[in-house]
Amino acid sequence: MAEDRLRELRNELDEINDDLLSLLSKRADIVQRIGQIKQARGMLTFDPEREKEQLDHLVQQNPGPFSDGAIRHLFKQIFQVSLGLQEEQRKLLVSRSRTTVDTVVSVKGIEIGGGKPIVVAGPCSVETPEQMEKVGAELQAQGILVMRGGAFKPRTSPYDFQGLGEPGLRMLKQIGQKYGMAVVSEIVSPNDVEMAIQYVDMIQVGARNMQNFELLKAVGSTRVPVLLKRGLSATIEELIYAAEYIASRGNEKIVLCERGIRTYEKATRNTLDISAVPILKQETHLPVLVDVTHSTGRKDIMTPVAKAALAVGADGVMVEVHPDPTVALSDAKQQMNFAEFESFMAELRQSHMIPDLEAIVNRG
Ligand SMILES: O=C(O)C(=O)C[C@]1(C(=O)O)C=C[C@@H](O)C=C1
Repeated sequence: MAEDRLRELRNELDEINDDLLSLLSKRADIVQRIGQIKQARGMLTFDPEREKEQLDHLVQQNPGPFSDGAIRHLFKQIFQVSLGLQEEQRKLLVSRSRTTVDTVVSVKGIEIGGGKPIVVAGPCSVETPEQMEKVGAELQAQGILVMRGGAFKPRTSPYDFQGLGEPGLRMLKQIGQKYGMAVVSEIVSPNDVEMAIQYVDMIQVGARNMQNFELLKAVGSTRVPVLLKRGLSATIEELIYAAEYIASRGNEKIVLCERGIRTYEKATRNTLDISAVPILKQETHLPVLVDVTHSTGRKDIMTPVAKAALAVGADGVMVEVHPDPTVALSDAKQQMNFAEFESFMAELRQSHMIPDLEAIVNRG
């Protein structure tokens, strides 16, 4: 008899479970629709006031025997998984799920991400007109289309060379114009963005500033291409969210840059996370460069590492070049001299990993 009653009650529970499940699914459907409206309006998903309103109402209606605390706990769980649903469906602007088409970022007419890998090269720091003149001529001879050069240097020690600032950017621009190259330089303060865009064709947000959210918002408010480097200890997800900060301000001209991450390995300056390249290409629609100088810190392995980066789908590589690295004011050990740079370029060309020189020289 008792057995029958137990079975009956359990059957009743099973039916209630089915009803609850169906109601929860119905609720989840509505939650998703609310999520879409919130996303379209740029609203936050989490709404503590709305949750409190519902909890207060439910507690008021609570017929027992569950305690008010138990009801609050149960429904808080429901809100939490509902939030999870809304987050899941929220498609980031930079996310691959938004488009299958790869974004091509045009930097003064030079395309990054169009299937023709590029080499971005230049000195670690802009130092003197003579140094820049020599670099400009060398890069042009090697068919370089985008030149880098630091004017604001975030250095580990405050006593190290901090860069020339605005005069350095001016020098970079002059040399870029003279030798027909677009120029990119790092900016470290949101207050300098307006000034910098008079000189540079692409703003670099460096590794140490990847989560300087005010800087991300400031460059996001411009319409100038941004080269966003992965932070020293940043996950791929954090890099993607940093890019989203820029995109959310209306600037989708973003190029991501893997530059090595900090690990226990001492053989290289940083550990190049080569898998980040295909992952970023898969997770976002943005072009990806690899900074082979900073990731390795070693000239002897720069060529094979650059080949590896291009082989896994990077849209280009970045390298540092200096007329005389032994007297460079920053990163003296890792910058290539001209002879080293020439053999680096020759090897990449011979292995058909970058377009040959004629194709570049005749691009006009
Ligand atoms: O009402 C909303 O704004 C919702 O997004 C729904 C909901 C819920 O599940 O009730 C989900 C998350 C919010 O924190 C608040 C409430």
